[in-house]
Amino acid sequence: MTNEFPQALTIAGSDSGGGAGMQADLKTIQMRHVFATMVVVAVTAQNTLGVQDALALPTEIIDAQFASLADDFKIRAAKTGMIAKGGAKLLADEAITTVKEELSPLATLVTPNLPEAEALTGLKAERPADMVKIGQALQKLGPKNVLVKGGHLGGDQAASDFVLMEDGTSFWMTSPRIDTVRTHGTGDTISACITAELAKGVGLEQAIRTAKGYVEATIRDTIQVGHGPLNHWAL
Ligand SMILES: Nc1ncnc2c1ncn2[C@@H]1O[C@H](COP(=O)(O)OP(=O)(O)O)[C@@H](O)[C@H]1O
Ligand SMILES: Cc1ncc(COP(=O)(O)O)c(N)n1
Repeated sequence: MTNEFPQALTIAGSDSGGGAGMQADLKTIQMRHVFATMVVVAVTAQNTLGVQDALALPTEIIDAQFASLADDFKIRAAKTGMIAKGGAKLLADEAITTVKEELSPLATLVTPNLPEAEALTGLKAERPADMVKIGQALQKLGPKNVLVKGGHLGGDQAASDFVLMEDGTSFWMTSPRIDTVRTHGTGDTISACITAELAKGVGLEQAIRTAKGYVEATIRDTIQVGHGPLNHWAL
């Protein structure tokens, strides 16, 4: 139905600190004027310093959430993901195989950071050119489009991400590197923004470019809360 208000879904873990995971997704989707629905798969005890504890929810209650949503909503775009930056791995090792073999081939877009991309491809990223090879290797796993996020590539003045599209075309998105440790939730925020834009019917390339601009603003426009969440009000 074309006159339905745009609705999106995030399948995510809860972050008690409110800055990453499901909460970052909800804040971002709301800011893009899209109705957010969510399937909670895990609960984490977390703040902007790190993850202190995590509990995966039983499959039955996860299935029940999907069933409830299917009975009521017209979801146009959905996202998932729960591997944190900085070595705090929120996904069991066996689950990485499932992501690689079963989930990735279903995705319109995958948006790994470099540690995630390395875990999925076995390739190391030391310079920007490596991100091109990693993008190509990821696309062979089956997702249509790939966004390789370069935030973890140190020693440069820029934060550059590489995008490889379904038709084989590619482009870089580069923004000035903001000198801060306050980047908790950036991965969730960029992918939630892309999801929200897709739910509105925006084309994929434009959705990705809008999301890069939004995440940059959320890092730049700091708020004094804890040790540093993003500012999801930034525009
Ligand atoms: N210090 C920074 N300044 C500006 N942009 C950044 C910075 N760190 C990360 N980004 C951007 O934020 C997004 C997420 O980055 P990244 O750190 O690679 O992924 P993740 O948050 O999943 O670990 C990317 O678009 C990246 O370019
Ligand atoms: C529940 C949950 N999900 C995902 C992340 C990833 O965080 P980031 O976007 O900073 O990599 C997180 N820290 N917690």
